[in-house]
Amino acid sequence: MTTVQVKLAPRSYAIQIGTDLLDKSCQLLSELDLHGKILIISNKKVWHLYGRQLRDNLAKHYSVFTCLIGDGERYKSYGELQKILRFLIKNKFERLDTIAALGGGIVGDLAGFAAAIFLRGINFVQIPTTLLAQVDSSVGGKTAINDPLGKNLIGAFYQPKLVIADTRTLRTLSARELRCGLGEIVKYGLIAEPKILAALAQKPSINAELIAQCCRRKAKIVSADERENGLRAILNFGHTIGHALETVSRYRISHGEAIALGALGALHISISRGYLPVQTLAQTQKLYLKLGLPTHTGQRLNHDQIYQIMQSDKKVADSRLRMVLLRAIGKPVLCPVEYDEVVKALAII
Ligand SMILES: NC(=O)c1ccc[n+]([C@@H]2O[C@H](COP(=O)([O-])OP(=O)(O)OC[C@H]3O[C@@H](n4cnc5c(N)ncnc54)[C@H](O)[C@@H]3O)[C@@H](O)[C@H]2O)c1
Ligand SMILES: O=C(O)C(=O)C[C@@H](O)[C@H](O)[C@H](O)COP(=O)(O)O
Ligand SMILES: [Zn+2]
Repeated sequence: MTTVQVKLAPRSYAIQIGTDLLDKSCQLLSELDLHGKILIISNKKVWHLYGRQLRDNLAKHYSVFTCLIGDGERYKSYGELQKILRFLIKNKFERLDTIAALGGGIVGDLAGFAAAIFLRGINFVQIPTTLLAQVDSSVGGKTAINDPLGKNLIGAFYQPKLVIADTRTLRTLSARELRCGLGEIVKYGLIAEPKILAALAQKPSINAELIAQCCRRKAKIVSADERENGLRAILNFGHTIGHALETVSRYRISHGEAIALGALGALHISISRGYLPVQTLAQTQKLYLKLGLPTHTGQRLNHDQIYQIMQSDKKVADSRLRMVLLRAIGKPVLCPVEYDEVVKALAII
């Protein structure tokens, strides 16, 4: 088992990465001195695969409850949030009780936001079961639900007490879901870890060390800038366009795919400004083709509609749209961008 620490003083926590950790969950939680009730929040698919195993392990020491949410981005919603909060109230959960998110990033974001606001905050544990969740969404404390007007517009920064990333759960992931995780992993490569890009180009293999490498990078950034006052924005590379693509496609384009496409758009703007060599875009597109990531949305895009949606991005400041661009591979920078730059970037995806 590999341990990565997120250093946030009294709110510091560990990311435990390894195989067969679900059966060690009770032991790992006991080190946190959590007691009382635990609510496992998951969805039917994940519950069927891993829920009973986790519940039976936790039942050794805890009173375990379960609440299942719908499967898909449209369930990262006010309605599912209310369902969870009502469950907690009806079952008399208290401040020292715990929510455990068993699933991908959608379960983690929604459950984390419920933990952040119920009784003004109860204990929260992330148990990520997708590659994307293990390398990204379970770490850093960004919790959220979507509004019909845009992605992640409602939420809170709320850190988990522990992350348990059991790599065995990745074995049941579909090829598309594995590719979605690679979308965020390539992001880490472009903003900070060029060696990841070289490794994936040579031999695209997913293993605990690669997951740990991504978690170490995110932990370092979050420890330095938890509430995204500056540095942490680099983790949003590809997301200004990416989130708008998810919204305009009504989530037909998944998050990992949208981020990969958004990254191509950000590379195009970086190249057009003379920050990056022209060949960077073709090199990245070639890597995408090797990894099975999309290089195009596969649909006609309403550029003005996308630009309009981008105006609700959380990096907008003084009404100026801002994107993370690259001055070089591994050298991200947050910049205001202009309409014509965005439209030209959208034209290549
Ligand atoms: N909070 C953050 O920092 C952060 C970071 C990145 C992404 N996100 C959010 O995460 C979401 C995307 O997360 P995701 O890519 O994990 O998608 P997801 O949560 O929708 O999971 C993908 C699919 O895989 C299924 N699944 C989950 N685990 C499985 C397993 N072990 N075996 C088989 N199937 C499994 C799920 O039921 C779902 O159908 C988006 O909403 C995005 O905004 C948040
Ligand atoms: O943790 C961060 O910071 C990130 O930006 C990670 C992203 O991969 C993730 O999709 C995040 O939820 C997007 O942040 P948002 O502030 O644009 O909602
Ligand atoms: Zn993301």
